[in-house]
Amino acid sequence: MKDVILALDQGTTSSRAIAVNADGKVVASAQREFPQHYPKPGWVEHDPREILDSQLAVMDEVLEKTGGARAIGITNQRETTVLWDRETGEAVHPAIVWQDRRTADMCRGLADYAGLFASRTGLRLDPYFAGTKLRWLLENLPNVRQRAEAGELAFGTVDSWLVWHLTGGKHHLTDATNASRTLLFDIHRQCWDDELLRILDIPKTVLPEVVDSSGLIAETTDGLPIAGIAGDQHAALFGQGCYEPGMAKNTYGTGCFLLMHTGAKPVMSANRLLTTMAWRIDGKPEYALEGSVFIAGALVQWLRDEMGLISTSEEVGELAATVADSHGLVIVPAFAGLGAPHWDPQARGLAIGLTRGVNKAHWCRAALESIAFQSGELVRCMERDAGHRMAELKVDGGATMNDLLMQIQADLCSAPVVRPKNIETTAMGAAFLAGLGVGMWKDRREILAMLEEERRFEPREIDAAAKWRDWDRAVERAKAWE
Ligand SMILES: Nc1ncnc2c1ncn2[C@@H]1O[C@H](COP(=O)(O)OP(=O)(O)O)[C@@H](O)[C@H]1O
Ligand SMILES: O=P(O)(O)OC[C@H](O)CO
Repeated sequence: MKDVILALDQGTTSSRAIAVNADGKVVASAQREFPQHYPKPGWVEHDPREILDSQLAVMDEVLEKTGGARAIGITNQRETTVLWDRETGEAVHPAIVWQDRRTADMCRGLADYAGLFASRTGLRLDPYFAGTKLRWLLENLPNVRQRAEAGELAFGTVDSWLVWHLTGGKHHLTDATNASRTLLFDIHRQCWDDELLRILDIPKTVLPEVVDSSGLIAETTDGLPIAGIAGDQHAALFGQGCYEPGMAKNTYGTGCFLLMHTGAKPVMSANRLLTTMAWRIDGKPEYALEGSVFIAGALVQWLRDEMGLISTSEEVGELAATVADSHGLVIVPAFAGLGAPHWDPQARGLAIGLTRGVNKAHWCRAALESIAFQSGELVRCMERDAGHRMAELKVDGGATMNDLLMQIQADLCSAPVVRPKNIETTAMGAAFLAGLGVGMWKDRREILAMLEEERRFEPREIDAAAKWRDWDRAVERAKAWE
C-alpha cells in the first residue's frame, strides 16, 4: 500500500491525516483533536507543540497502516501565526489563531493604508490576517524584536511550522496561498512587499521563502517528498475540482469559507470580498474571490460544549427538524466579530426575537439558519461581483453531513447545493496537489474523473425575502458592540 499520497490536514480544532490511492480512494485515516485556549475575551491561542505533536501522531498512525507513502501533501488552518527560535525550534509564544481579535485597535490605527494593503494583497486590514498578529508578537514580547532583527527567529503560518519540523529545521518556507493570507505578500508580483513590511515594521529576516503549491518542495528527515502545500480553503477548492473561472465551493467547518475561482488574473471585489490565491503551480498563479465567515460549525460546538443544549453535533439537526421554523428567533454568531462582507471586529454575538414559545429546537433551527444566512450573504456578494446567478454551490466540510442545513442553504440561496461523496475535500485537495507534484496523476482532467457527487439539494419555494429582512436587521444590531 505504499503507492499512496499522505495528506496532512492541520485544522483549527483537529489534526487529520489520510492516505489516498491512485484511484483517489481514501485507504487509511486518523484524527486527533487538540485543546483551544482562550486567555482573554476575543483572544484565541493554540500551543504550537500540541499542533505539531497531534499532527505527527496521526501521520505515524496512517503510515503504520499503509507501510509508507509516495509523497506528502500539507494543508492547514490559515493565518494562525507562529514565531519560533531557529536554534531550538521552540515557539517563543503560543500560536495566535486566525479567530483572535487582539489586533483590532492596531488595524484601526493603520486605516490610512487600507487602500494600499487591499491593492497589493487583496485583503482588508482586519485582525484575521497574520501580519498584525506578527507585529503584535514583535511589539509585546521582551527581546523579541532584537532577536528577530538579528535573524534568530522564524515566522510562519502552520504549514511553515510543520515543514520546519518535518525537515529537521532544514526548510523555512510557505506556499503562495498561505503567503497570500499574511497582509505582507504582493499577489500580483508574487513576492513579499517591502513597503508593507516597512509600514508594519516587520524585519524581512523572519519571513519564509515562498514556493509553489505543487511540485517537489522539500524532503522530510525520513526521505519522504513534500510535494504539495496549500491553505485549507485553497486545497478544498482544488479538491472540489473548481478549476474554471466561476466555479465555487463553500466549506462548512469551524467557520465557512466560500471561494470562487477567477482565473489567471486577480479580480478585485466591489462587494467587500477578498482577493486571494487559488494556488500557484509551475510558477503560474491562479486567483480566487473569497468570503470568510468566522463562526459556523463552532456555533454548534458552542451549543454543545458551553450551553449544554445538545450532547452531540448530530443532535442539532435532529432537534431542528422537529420544528418548521425558528419561531422568530434569529442568532447572529458574531463571537469573533463579523467577517465578510461586514468586516466588523467589534460586532458580538446576539440572539433576538425571543418570545415565550421559543424552545431548544428553535435555538437549533436558528443556529443552522445563521450558518446558512452567513454563507448566503457571501453567495449574494459573489453573484453581484460576477454579474450572474451562481449555477450551483459545491459544499464540503464536517457540517455538510447535516442534510437540513444543506436544504436550508439551497432554499435561502435559490440555488442547488451539491455534496460530493467524500466531504473531506480539503485533505483530498492536498493529496491531489502532492500527487500531481510527483506524477501520481498526470493532470487535472484525471482528477476530475475521480470526483463523485453524492447528493444535490434543490431549492424549494419559500418566502426567502422575509427571512433575509429579519437577518439583515439582526446583523445591524450585532455590529459595533464591543
Ligand atoms: N451534524 C452536524 N451539524 C452541524 N454542524 C456539525 C455537524 N457535525 C459537525 N458539525 C460541525 O462541523 C465542524 C467540524 O467540521 P470540520 O470540517 O472537521 O472543521 P475544522 O476543519 O474547522 O476543524 C464543527 O464545528 C462541528 O460543530
Ligand atoms: O481549520 P478550518 O477548516 O476551520 O479553516 C480555517 C481557515 O483556514 C481560516 O482562514
